[in-house]
Amino acid sequence: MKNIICVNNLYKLYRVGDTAVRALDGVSFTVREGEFCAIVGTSGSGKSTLLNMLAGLERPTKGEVIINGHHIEKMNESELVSFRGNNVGFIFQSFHLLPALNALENVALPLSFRGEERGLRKKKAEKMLRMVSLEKQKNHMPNQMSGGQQQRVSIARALVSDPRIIFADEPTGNLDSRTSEDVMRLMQKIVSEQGRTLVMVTHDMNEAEYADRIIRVIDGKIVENKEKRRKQEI
Ligand SMILES: Nc1ncnc2c1ncn2[C@@H]1O[C@H](COP(=O)(O)OP(=O)(O)OP(=O)(O)O)[C@@H](O)[C@H]1O
Repeated sequence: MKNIICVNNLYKLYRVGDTAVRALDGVSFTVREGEFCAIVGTSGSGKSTLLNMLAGLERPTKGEVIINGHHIEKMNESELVSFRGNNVGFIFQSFHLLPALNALENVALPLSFRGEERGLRKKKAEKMLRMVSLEKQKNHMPNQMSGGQQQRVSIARALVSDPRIIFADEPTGNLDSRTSEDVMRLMQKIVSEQGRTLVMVTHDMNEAEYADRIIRVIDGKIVENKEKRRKQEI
């Protein structure tokens, strides 16, 4: 499999008063297409900063982020918006569902931004909700669903535009351990069955174990980059 993400010598310095914080201190790694990669580290280690650089949400101080052959760090804002819209899906710790929309409408939302026709939007969103086993809840509002169900809706939303890459930031941070396990297995299944690339940030080593590759970050540096031979079949 080819490398879909290449990070070369990445630095991010924040200036706070007179001091400089090295949030990323010379990070290099690659992720292969179809790989589930976990970035693991304690609070303040630089995980979110790294994910923000990968997604082009923040600019690096120095270094390169190349995704699918495109230099993210060189793109302007409108190029980034269109690149993300066409290639990337996001899953967040706090779900980020719109409270006034039901499950189906939330999942279909990214397709509206792309100007897809209403009937097609509904069909695709229904298919995604079936994939996460929530077809019966399609008319439920976010506050009528459990945390695990809301996170499954947000996973369906991340996948509806058929992105090659998914970025997940502490996706189980607001879930109990049983529900977290279900969500992790679902993410594992999406990667193995659909060949998508998933980069997940977590502070939880147990969750990182679901990944094919574990990158451990301390103080903005990679201290371990471990590839597992093959994930467990589900
Ligand atoms: N906007 C900012 N301005 C100044 N310093 C920042 C900024 N954002 C992050 N930092 C610093 O950079 C370092 C890395 O932060 P980052 O949020 O990437 O860590 P993290 O591993 O994601 O932590 P957490 O798990 O708590 O979210 C920390 O020392 C943090 O204080």
